[in-house]
Amino acid sequence: MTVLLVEDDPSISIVITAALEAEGFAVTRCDSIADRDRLLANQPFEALVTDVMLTDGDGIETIGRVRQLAPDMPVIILSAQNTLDTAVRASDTGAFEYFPKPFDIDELARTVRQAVGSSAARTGPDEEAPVAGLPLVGRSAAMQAVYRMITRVLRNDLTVLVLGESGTGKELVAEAIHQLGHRRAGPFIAVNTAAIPAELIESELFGHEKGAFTGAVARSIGKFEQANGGTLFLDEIGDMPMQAQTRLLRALQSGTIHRVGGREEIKVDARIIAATNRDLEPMIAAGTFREDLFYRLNVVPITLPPLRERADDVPALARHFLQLAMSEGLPRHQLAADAAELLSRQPWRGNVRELRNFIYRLALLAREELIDAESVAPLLAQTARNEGEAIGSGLDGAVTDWLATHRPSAGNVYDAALAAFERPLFLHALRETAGNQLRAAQLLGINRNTLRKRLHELDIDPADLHRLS
Ligand SMILES: Nc1ncnc2c1ncn2[C@@H]1O[C@H](COP(=O)(O)OP(=O)(O)OP(=O)(O)O)[C@@H](O)[C@H]1O
Repeated sequence: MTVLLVEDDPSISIVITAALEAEGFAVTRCDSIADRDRLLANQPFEALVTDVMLTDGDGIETIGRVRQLAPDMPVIILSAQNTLDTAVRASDTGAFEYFPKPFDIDELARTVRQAVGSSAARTGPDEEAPVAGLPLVGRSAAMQAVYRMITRVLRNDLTVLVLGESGTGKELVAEAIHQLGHRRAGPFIAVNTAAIPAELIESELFGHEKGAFTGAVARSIGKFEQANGGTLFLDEIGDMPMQAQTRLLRALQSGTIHRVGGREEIKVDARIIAATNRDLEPMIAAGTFREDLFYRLNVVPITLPPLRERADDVPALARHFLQLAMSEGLPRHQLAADAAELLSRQPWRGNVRELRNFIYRLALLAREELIDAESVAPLLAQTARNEGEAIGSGLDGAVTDWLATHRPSAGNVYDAALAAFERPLFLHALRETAGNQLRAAQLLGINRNTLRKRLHELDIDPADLHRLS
């Protein structure tokens, strides 16, 4: 079993050779594209393992010559340029596998063995060229895993579920899958389930016929039909009401929809990408999210890590947003190393979105072209103060206002305030669970009997759904 290894870093080359030889391969090494092509022209190899940036060229750009010389030989690409761009370029060459550096040497050896053993080794590049202008920034190990998952879903229509806290880039990932994937010529239709009133969701998604309900003065085409031939992005899927979930499940199972108030069965061909920042599993346990729908959507999960778990990405993201701000007309700035370091230590609870907004503010306010830690610190402090006030003005303010207007009698302040707090909380839980007390108690994380007792004391009737809505 023969492998050609093209790698110009001698220490990496030695380590890989040792690992492959231990797997029983005979390894021929070289360190340039010219030598690679010469060796391939003279002798057959069962696999090629190649670095990307070589002294005399780019291992991916020149892959066409490899294909001419050895059309069926599996190619494994190693790269220190760990961007989504490289991952996608590698996948576009029809590479058997792509390994961002640093990688697990045993995994590489296993993969070479699989590649050689696989009769399914891909035979040529995909006909379409990759698209330029890739949107995702960040080379942390966590983002590498995301890029690899993205490249795996570009040439198929598997349903993708993007998970992650708010502001981690879920919508951007959905857009990237569409823009880079084989449906890129079709439409990308995004629906934010949380932003649409519950009673309008079904009509928004599936459309309606004229007269289907009061106000339906004309036929309307829903997002599913609009996404035909392209991608439908269902954002905040965890906020979808039960009835719409049932209808969505039916559409996914059958590949057809009915408009609201319509009988006609309409075939739809849309790739589905869903996203949520909520933890769906407790919602399934509480009965507020359909388990069968979860399994339908969760075919390929892609989890975006919070920014605080990939602080390495903060400097590159910050510089990227400074560039964007400049392209939108804000003053030009550079980020000094100490400023980048200070930014990397922040918690960024609002993730990339919060960092982006912060950098735009910084671009607007910073006086010097070179932004150093000293000019970042006061703005960070100001932002932290604003956040504190915002939290305070929420519940604190509401409680203070309530006490001022209701003036509960002395000795009863605690019980009266607690009741005032519990009422909207319980109503919310009952609404979420369609009045089911057991599930409402699970959602709240309290004992069912405690909930029942308190509902009785507060004179809330869970069966009275009319009042709850
Ligand atoms: N890796 C990234 N590189 C560049 N920009 C990013 C990245 N991740 C997120 N962003 C930017 O951060 C902002 C928030 O991203 P996005 O809207 O995709 O987050 P989200 O997870 O969908 O948020 P939500 O759950 O609140 O809808 C956008 O302006 C997006 O362009």
